[in-house]
Amino acid sequence: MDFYRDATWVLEYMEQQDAKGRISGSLQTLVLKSCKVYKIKSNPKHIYAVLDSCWKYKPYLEKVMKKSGILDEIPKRKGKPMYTRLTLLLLCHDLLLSKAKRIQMGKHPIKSYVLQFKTRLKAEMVKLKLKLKVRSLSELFEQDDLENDVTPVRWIRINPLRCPEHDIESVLAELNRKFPTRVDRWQDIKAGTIYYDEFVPHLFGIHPHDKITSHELYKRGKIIIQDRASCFPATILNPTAKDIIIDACAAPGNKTTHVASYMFGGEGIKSNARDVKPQIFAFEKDPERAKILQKMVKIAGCSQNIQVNVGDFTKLATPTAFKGVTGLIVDPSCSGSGIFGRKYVDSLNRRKAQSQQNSNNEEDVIPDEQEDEVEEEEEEEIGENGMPKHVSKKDALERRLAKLSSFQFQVVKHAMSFPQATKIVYSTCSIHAEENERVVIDLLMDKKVQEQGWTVSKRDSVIPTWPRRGLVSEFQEVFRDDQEHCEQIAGGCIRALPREDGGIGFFAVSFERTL
Ligand SMILES: C[S@@+](CC[C@H](N)C(=O)[O-])C[C@H]1O[C@@H](n2cnc3c(N)ncnc32)[C@H](O)[C@@H]1O
Repeated sequence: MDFYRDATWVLEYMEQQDAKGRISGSLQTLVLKSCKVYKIKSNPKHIYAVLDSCWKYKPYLEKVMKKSGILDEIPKRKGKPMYTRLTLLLLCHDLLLSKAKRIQMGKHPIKSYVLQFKTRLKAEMVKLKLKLKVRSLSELFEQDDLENDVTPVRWIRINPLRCPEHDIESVLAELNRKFPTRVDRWQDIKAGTIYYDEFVPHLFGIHPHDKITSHELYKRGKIIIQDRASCFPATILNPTAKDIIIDACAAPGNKTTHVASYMFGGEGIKSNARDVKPQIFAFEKDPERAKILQKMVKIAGCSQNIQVNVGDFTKLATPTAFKGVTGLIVDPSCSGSGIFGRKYVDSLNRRKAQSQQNSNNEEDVIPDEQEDEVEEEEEEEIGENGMPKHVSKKDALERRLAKLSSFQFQVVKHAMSFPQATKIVYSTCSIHAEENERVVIDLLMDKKVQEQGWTVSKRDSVIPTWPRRGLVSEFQEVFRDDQEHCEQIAGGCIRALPREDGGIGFFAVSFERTL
């Protein structure tokens, strides 16, 4: 019963967040967060596994439950129903939709109550499936995933740090054996074909249905799944083995290990020599995510080059403690609005969870691209009558973006305080100008930033052939009379639209200065 009680709390929290329009990102993140909020004792992974399915089928389960009458006859104690709607939903889910089709609990009055309705519930479920013309409810989602929600391309990059002598040719040859047909445009990718990306070196697109996570190349860290746009920051930073780099907000570490591949992936560079000192300092505030980062760094073969620091970058990373830093990657928490479809993110997480289950060796698993954890304070606004005030979804979004952009500004501004740094790449997977161009504007208008000499890089050093750039209109709002200047700043920014540009929605900008 403890498990169902815990899962009910989390489900309640999810309903509250949904009502505020906040379930736009990963369900996994939300579940883990609420497990922390409620100090839940049950295994969060187990809770996530059940709620992932329960949430998906909730509208259907609710119909079935309503028709079965299970909610109308709940026994009462002192005039109050003894069982909550959500606990009953969880039990019905397990009875009707779990693999074992049984309620995982010993003898308990709530279990007996649900079992009284077993025949009616099952009959209503059959009727619903007939009405929807499916044999299993999962068919509804497969179709939906295919049409709307799945990434159009699975992007994979070769990790030179795990290639013999850092020579990528052998890995490329293996990829070509698996995907014998090369296509010229990512839009033409079909199962079994491969696309060589023109913007990021050693990056390839394959069909999302082509299984790659079971392949040895993936298991050995020779290829890493990473969305194309998410590869832009390291490509723009383009560091060499002489640089000292900070990744300010690093977990799960896709960009960190990508930076390492630029710095230490060249043939002839010995990243495994004994006297190697870390030249990449990765910061991650969340200890759980820092563990994933640590694991990712290990799998990618760059533990010796990367020092993981657990804590707040703006406090821990002082220019005196980290001397000689030449460049920074700043990819802080954001709204995640460029990540299309919760189902896409969750399907990645599910795949990760599955491969973890299938593997006895934790080191085998490379975590996927992860959805951002959004920093939010849970504050309920109280109205004059002492009741929580209703806040519209639009207002709630505006407030959330205001909070996020102020945090993002602070993180980049702190990054700009490193005296030897000459290049900083700031990025988000948000489509909102508030978190993107407007953060750039605020930084450019900041007196200290101006004194430090930071400007937006010119387009020719920011993947110039990528066609979609920053929104000129945003810069025009501020620098009205200087059209050339607006276009120049927008040119130093990159935007990627979700799905339309072959992956997640993304924004990146490069700042630089000469010392
Ligand atoms: C967008 S994710 C980073 C993704 C990562 N760059 C990648 O490509 O794999 C943002 C991360 O920043 C972390 N974070 C947020 N605020 C931070 C801070 N002040 N200092 C360090 N890490 C922070 C979050 O916990 C989260 O893991």
